[in-house]
Order: sequence, then structure tokens, then C-alpha cells
Amino acid sequence: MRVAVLQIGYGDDELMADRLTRVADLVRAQAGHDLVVLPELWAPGGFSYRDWADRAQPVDGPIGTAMSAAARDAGVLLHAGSIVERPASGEVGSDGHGLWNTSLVYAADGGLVAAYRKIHRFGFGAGEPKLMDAGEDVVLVDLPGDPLPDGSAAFRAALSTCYDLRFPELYRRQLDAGATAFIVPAAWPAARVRHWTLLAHARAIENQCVVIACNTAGTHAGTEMGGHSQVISATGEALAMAGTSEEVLSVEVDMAAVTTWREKFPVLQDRRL
Ligand SMILES: NC(=O)CCC(=O)C(=O)O
Repeated sequence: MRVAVLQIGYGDDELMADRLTRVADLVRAQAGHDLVVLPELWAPGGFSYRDWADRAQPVDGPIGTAMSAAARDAGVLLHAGSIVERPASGEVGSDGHGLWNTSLVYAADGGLVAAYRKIHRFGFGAGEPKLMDAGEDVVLVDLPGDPLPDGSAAFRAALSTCYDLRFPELYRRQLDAGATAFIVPAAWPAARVRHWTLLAHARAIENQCVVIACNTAGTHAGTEMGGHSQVISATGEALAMAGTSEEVLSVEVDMAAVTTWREKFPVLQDRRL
């Protein structure tokens, strides 16, 4: 499976509409890959709290529409990062905000295949918990590749977002739901980037899953982003690691190696529940 991880860099001076055009073109340039991944909240700004309400949109709003078209034009499975979602229905969550940090995944024909609402909100009473509702559902998507004899997907990726990475119990739930890979878009600051790299390795090793983790670059809303997007194998090797600037990682991921590793070193069979 050929994967492109698009570590997008931006500052406060770039208009959201300009960034949308720029990123859609970058997605189109990844034709030939099987899976393309974008960071968390790359269009509205990961830490641009004051702009979130204005930049919120439904899943089928301008960002979703542009990403659907880009996935179709490139012929790739596209994890389009996340948006500040405000459903057209007026739905509100249990905290009454009516906004979610929602990741969107599009098939190679442009169809929406999954939406994941971030479960663990970052901000300790400010930021996300103050402005957004929490997601509740574990979400998985089928990965490209030959299906099993019964027609089901051989490999499945579970979706999570940034701060979720600190909560290993979520990844156990995803593993139990059939995950062989974790896709993690993020807006993770430079100040804690060591946590980001270590936790991604830990989630890969403890669950014997591939981790495809796409962070943000640049500085916006006074927060320097950490970069270091990474693709980690199920054995815990870094297959690719970005620097701190905008960068595209293009990496071949052998998903069958997950099965081989789980058979050779069957640690998951020794769980005591
Ligand atoms: N956007 C986020 O979820 C940031 C998470 C973070 O900064 C951390 O966990 O540290």
C-alpha cells in the first residue's frame, strides 16, 4: 500500500479559501498512491479557536466538497484530516455546543466513506472542551488491497485525532474492532513533539498495528507546530519521519507484515481481560 502523508504548514496570514485550493492541488499531485492523509483542522487552523465558529461547516460544505473532488481526481483513498463540523441539521451534542472536530475519509470515487468525531478534546476546560462536543464512536475504514475470500477487507484502519493518542484504551477498542492500522491526523505543538513520536511508537508496538500519523507544520495562533509526521510499522520501526517544515512523506507500507508479525510474536494472545 503506497501512502502519502501531507504535513501541511501554514500561518495566520493565509486565507482559508487559498489554503483549501493549495491543499486540494497537493492531494491531486499524489495520484499513484493508494492512501493520502492530511492533518487535523488544517483548513480552519488547529489552534485558531477564535475563528472556529466562523469557519465551521457541515460535512458536505466547501471543504468536504473540495476534498471529495480531489480524492476522485487523484483516484486515492483520502483521509482529509478534520474540519470544525457544524451539522446542517442543527444537531447538538451532550455539551450543547453543536460543533465537532470531525475527520472525513473519501473513497477513490469521491464518496464519503467515514466521518469520525474526535473523542478526547484538548484544552483542559478551554479550547476544544469549551467550544466543541465530544465524539462517542469508534470508526474504522477498509484499506485498499486484495480482499479476503469472503469479500471483506483484509486490512482495516481505525480513526483517531491528535490528543486521542494519549489514551491507549481507545486503541485497544479499535484493535478489538479489527484494526490493523491507526490513522492519526494532528495539530501537535513543537513543545511536546517528543510525546508525539513516543506515543505513536507505543500505540504501534502495544497493538501490533501500523501507525500513520500526520502532523502540522508552521506557526499559527501563537503556537509552533511540531511536524515529525511519521509512519510506524507494527514492529515499531519508523518507516518514514518528517522534519519540521511542510513536507510530503511517500512510503510503501507492507500491510501483510502485520499478520506475519502477529503470528511470529503473538503477544496479543496473552492479554488478560
Ligand atoms: N490538537 C490537539 O489535540 C493537541 C494535543 C496536544 O497538544 C497534546 O496532547 O499535547
